[in-house]
Amino acid sequence: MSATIISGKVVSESILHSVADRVKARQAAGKRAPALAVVLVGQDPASTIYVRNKRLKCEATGIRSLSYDLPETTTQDELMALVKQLNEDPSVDGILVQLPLPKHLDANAIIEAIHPEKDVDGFHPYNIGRLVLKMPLLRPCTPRGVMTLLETTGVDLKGKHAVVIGASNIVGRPQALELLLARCTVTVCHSATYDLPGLVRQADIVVAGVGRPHFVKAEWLKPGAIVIDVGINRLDDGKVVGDVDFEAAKDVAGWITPVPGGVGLMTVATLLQNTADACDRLAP
Ligand SMILES: Nc1nc2c(c(=O)[nH]1)N[C@@H](CN(C=O)c1ccc(C(=O)N[C@@H](CCC(=O)O)C(=O)O)cc1)CN2
Repeated sequence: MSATIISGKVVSESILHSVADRVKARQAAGKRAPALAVVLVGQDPASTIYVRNKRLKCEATGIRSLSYDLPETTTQDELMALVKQLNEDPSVDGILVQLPLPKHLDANAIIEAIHPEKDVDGFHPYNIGRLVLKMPLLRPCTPRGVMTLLETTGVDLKGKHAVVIGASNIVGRPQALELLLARCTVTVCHSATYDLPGLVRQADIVVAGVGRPHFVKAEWLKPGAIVIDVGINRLDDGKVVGDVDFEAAKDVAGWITPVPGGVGLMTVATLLQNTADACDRLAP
């Protein structure tokens, strides 16, 4: 058996086209384009690439991008003051603070300071709480992007057993909530979980977000399972690989996402979708 590859490239491009169409439709109706403020503190190499990509995609879809590149030495008060200024600026629809922040900054306090209606990352406790309560507003980008990829398989998710590996605030926890909302039966695994292979073997859907290269083995998978790889691991030779042993897993899974070219591209496209959604609410 060889799995169907779920292409993040194809799906993310179609999302970007629909965002561009929405921006054009707004402008044709005499409304302003959505605006996204992207804040980068320091010069972490991976973050710098992700932020550049987010800004390029804004340009490609007609979203106005506001860039704030702050030095590594930025203080908590300075960053808080910028967030406050952006919260109060009616021409800004979305605020994104790239993570991770330098160690001396309190990321949770910064996220909590962002106005929930401008929190296009969907990380604010208000937005996570709405997801818990089955009334999502702005949804975290990676998990929302994963749900879009799952939709493309055409598989009815209702009643399926989904196993999420990793319980981070950005991926695992909100992913579990999204899958629950889609009426899956959800198991969340983490570093204290017993018999991970045994649990993964029961899964119709596996979402791996642990940050360990080739961690999920082909022999753990139920034949025909949908395997979504959220991991992005850079090896010493510079190659980027996921959390799943893709080469072996593709002969067991029914569907599988590649890395690169999978979920990462969806994270960026979904961010722009969230920005367009925020703008429609804030400047209808
Ligand atoms: N404020 C945020 N910070 C971070 C988020 C986030 O959603 N919001 N997520 C990650 C990083 N991230 C976006 O910011 C991100 C990661 C990966 C990709 C991507 O396109 N990956 C490529 C491969 C990239 C490579 O070769 O290095 C792929 O999968 O094809 C986009 C965005 C942490 N921080």
